[in-house]
Amino acid sequence: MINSMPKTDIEHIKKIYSEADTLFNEAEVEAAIKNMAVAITATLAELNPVVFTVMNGGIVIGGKLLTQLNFPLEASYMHATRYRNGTSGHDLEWKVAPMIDFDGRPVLVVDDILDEGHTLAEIIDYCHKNGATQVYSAVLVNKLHERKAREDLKADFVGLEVEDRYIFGYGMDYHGYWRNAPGIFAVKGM
Ligand SMILES: O=P(O)(O)OC[C@H]1O[C@H](OP(=O)(O)OP(=O)(O)O)[C@H](O)[C@@H]1O
Ligand SMILES: Nc1nc2[nH]cnc2c(=O)[nH]1
Repeated sequence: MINSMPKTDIEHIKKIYSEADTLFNEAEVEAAIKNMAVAITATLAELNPVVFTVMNGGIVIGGKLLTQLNFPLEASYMHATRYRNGTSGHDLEWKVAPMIDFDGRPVLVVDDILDEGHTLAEIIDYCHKNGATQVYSAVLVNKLHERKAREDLKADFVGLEVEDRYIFGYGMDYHGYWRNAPGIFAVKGM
């Protein structure tokens, strides 16, 4: 069993959504993505980057950003997980390493959330070690707290800042569910 809930209680999953607090509605998130795309375009349009979406969480923001990046780039993905569909982080597990050679090219890493930042920090190191000339990062959400993996860890492009709660929607899951939720929601009591 890969998911952390042994037998999924769908009633519980529904209750989590119905009781959640809406932090940002769909229109607010879409506006934030548009702003990210404008800023990314201004920085990367002439650089012929490779854009890697980090699965699974990046699935929504990756797709929504890409069609707004109207310049030459190669798009692909990598798959790394630290939470494994649970709500607390562990060591980073690589499931799929990047499949496009980016040696000598700039890279943009796109993910849903920068929380403690262990995921992004390891991915950035990996890209540098494997020859990226520059590594840029874009996250839909930066979580505000004092527990970042590195003191200076910041994404280059950030859509929204969220309070220190467990959130889901727009790619972010609650026990594997609600990546499809059309907004950014905080789990009641978490
Ligand atoms: O900043 P951190 O504390 O390292 O957490 C951020 C990471 O956590 C989530 O991934 P997760 O490991 O849950 O896998 P997922 O992409 O399959 O949801 C999210 O997509 C980020 O990649
Ligand atoms: N879904 C989700 N994934 C995360 N990964 C790190 N923090 C979070 C969070 O708040 N929500």
